[in-house]
Amino acid sequence: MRIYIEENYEAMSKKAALLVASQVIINPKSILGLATGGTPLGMYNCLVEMFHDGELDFSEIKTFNLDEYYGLSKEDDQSYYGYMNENFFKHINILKENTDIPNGKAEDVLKECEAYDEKIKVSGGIDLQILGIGSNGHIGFNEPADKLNVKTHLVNLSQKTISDNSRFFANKEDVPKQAISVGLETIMKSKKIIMLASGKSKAEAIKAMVSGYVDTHIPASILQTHSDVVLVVDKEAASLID
Ligand SMILES: O=P(O)(O)OC[C@H]1O[C@](O)(CO)[C@@H](O)[C@@H]1O
Repeated sequence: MRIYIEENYEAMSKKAALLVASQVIINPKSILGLATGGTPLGMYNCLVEMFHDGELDFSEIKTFNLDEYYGLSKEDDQSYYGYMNENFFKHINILKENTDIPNGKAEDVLKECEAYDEKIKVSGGIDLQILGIGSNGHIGFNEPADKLNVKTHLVNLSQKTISDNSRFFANKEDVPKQAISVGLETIMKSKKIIMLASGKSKAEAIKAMVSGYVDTHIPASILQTHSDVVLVVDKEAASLID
């Protein structure tokens, strides 16, 4: 695992954007795995700026998002579909039909999950996966547990995640309690992975993630067994790494 420790959130975002940009330039038909949450917002902003400067072309890029809140429709501002459109897709020349996010309103969730895995497989798999990390060590919405799901699945969000994500909602009660998340197979089969983390609240999770042990209660720790992971962190998130 390569680790870049950047001065602050802005530098972390820029570094991550440069890594994504080189992937897009080297292979303009790349399949990108995308993350949501607060952490990648700066990276998306940098990529949008680079697009406006004429440095990037997303017209042949395909994307698959990691997860979606269960019960939220595409039209809901709080959905990850809404997030991606608002913060990234509507600012670049990506084709709508080339972007995929699990359907949070799927009536048959099992079918939706199986179809999502199949679509990723048929596309050839993820070339570059962007990941954030939960303060409890989750990746996607693969929450700490005794057993971790391999496939895309419906997940009950942990109290920690609900509480962490309540900052994005008017009331804690509004935070969805479930989500559809890709499983560890999709993440681990990605050819390259970039993980971003910023701030003190992520320091414990980052320390556990690079500990030398794989622990299902720190799902991100499985990334230690992947051959091409780049960790881009700011100083605060890196503060507990030995
Ligand atoms: O970046 P944040 O908001 O701290 O969230 C951490 C992670 O949890 C998620 O919200 C769940 O997938 C991710 O989008 C993010 O990578």
